Amino acid sequence: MPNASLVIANWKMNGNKALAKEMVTSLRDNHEQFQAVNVVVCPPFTLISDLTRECYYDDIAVGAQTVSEHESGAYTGEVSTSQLKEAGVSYVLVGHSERRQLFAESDEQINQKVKATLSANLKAVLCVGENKSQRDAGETWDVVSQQVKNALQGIAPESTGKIIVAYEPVWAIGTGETATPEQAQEVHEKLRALVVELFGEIGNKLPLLYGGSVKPGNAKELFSQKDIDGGLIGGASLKTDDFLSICQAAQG
Ligand SMILES: O=C(CO)COP(=O)(O)O
Repeated sequence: MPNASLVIANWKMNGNKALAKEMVTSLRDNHEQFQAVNVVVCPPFTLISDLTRECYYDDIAVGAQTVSEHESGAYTGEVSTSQLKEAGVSYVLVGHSERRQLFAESDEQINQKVKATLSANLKAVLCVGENKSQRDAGETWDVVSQQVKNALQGIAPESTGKIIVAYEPVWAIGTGETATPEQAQEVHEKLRALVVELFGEIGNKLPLLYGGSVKPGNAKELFSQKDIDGGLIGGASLKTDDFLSICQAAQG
């Protein structure tokens, strides 16, 4: 049985006002089907206010896809944690593989972004994952564990309640090639042990999400794995019906 508690939509650079309205209306109308699941939508910055305006009750939260590590100043194009907070955001994706690859975000920068997010009292969704050649070379756990350790360096256990880790194998993102439930669970089990090692017993409560070609057809099996607490959804979160089905699959 699925026991997932958190489903996050990552719209990436997609969506418009019409989708924001359609998605919120649809989530709201069907909410009793996934009451036990926290749902977060991370639209592009420009749609944040459309979503927060609609999500005036607590059941759907709004997230950002990235944030600046700086608080204010001459950083053209960047957005700070306090600006996100003022806009009604409560979650921030940090270190998504597309940010790492396409925008050259370093481990150090990701660590700073996690710290900035937590100090602003926002929830940080740390994204980690190996690429295809790293998996083929048997380096999956080395890569993933190092990414987690680097990103969470210097974070106090008191902040654990505001951290979520999303395992997103790069080879499964947008490819239709999902990690099998066993492959995902294998990494999640190690992630669970790692966060307990880093933060103590409270690490057992830290939500661990899986992301990478999650669809209505595979969500239930993935969410039934012992250490998979929910999903980070890309492509399927742009289709209202698919995203609803995934939220329902999380509830079981
Ligand atoms: O990158 C992802 C979510 O952050 C996953 O994307 P897809 O669900 O499209 O594979």
